[in-house]
Amino acid sequence: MTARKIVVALGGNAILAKDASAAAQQRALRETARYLVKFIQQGDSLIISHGNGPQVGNLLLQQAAGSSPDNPEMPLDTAVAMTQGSIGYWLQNAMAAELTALGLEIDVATVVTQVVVDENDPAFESPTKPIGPFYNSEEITTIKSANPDFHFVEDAGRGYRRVVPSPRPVDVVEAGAVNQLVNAGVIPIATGGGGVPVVRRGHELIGCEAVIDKDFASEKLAERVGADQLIILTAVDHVYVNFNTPEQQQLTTTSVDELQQYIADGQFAAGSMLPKVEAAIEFVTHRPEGQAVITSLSNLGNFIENGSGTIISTVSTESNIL
Ligand SMILES: Nc1ncnc2c1ncn2[C@@H]1O[C@H](COP(=O)(O)OP(=O)(O)O)[C@@H](O)[C@H]1O
Ligand SMILES: NC(=O)OP(=O)(O)O
Repeated sequence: MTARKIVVALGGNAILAKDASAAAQQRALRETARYLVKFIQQGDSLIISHGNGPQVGNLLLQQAAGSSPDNPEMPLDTAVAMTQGSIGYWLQNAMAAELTALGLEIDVATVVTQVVVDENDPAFESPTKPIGPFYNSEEITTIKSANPDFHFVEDAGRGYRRVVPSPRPVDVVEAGAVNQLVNAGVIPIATGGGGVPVVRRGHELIGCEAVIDKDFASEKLAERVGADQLIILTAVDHVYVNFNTPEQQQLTTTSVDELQQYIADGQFAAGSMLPKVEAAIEFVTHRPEGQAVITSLSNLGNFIENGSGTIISTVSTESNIL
């Protein structure tokens, strides 16, 4: 059997639950790596992507707190690149440890990845991507008085978070390099934090103030490298209809048409499950022979063993709701 090429996008809880220390994030990623090596053990080729919302927001706060005229704050595109470096380092270190423990000699390499966006994307005018910590209403009043251009949203009853523009990815600049690495047997870590957002001006790529959604960026990468599967790992083992209600039902196998109907019915929350479902639809629309999967890290073993999880494909299947 030829190796399948799989892009796995890691959700927030695979890296950071509550404790934002480097040690805690490294521990979480070691646990994550324990699951991811299962793909390698079954002979698949893996490309790993990850989010950075909490980390890039925290980094901006550290930058602001420690800056001076001689040591200025870095702009958001550079901060995204910095989180690709730090999370990529933790993840490649964790993967290498797990692979070595299994006696597998496989290289893992983080690729600082630039993702092209359209400078006329309307997303630049209406920030939606939450970054950094949660605040209460008194805290945001204080922050806004010092930073009048900052935007905040209330996030599912958990408090307020700063939001920044999140334009759609148009292209992944280093997709060719990532493809060469994976084809050569290396495990690349790429499009971390949605990729460093850049716009094309003539021959130049110019960084911009945004954080791209990592599910959309991973989808674009999966398309560009011709992946067989896009696996989006989050906190839930399945996508649900009537989520969090007594009528909640899990989706096991589903089609683009069925998901589009559920989107029209408002079944998936904007900013959380909706982008994942939209990314899955986009992937199988561009790669009709491919498959998108949405499940949790802790369910990955079940997915690998018996296909447990929400599986989206263009191949006509009986709609399967449990
Ligand atoms: N219809 C739905 N089915 C499953 N989960 C949903 C649904 N609508 C909203 N969610 C929520 O979306 C969350 C995933 O989004 P989010 O937490 O933003 O992802 P990430 O893991 O990338 O950080 C789930 O943990 C769940 O709480
Ligand atoms: N860039 C991004 O989508 O990060 P999160 O998944 O952490 O929000």
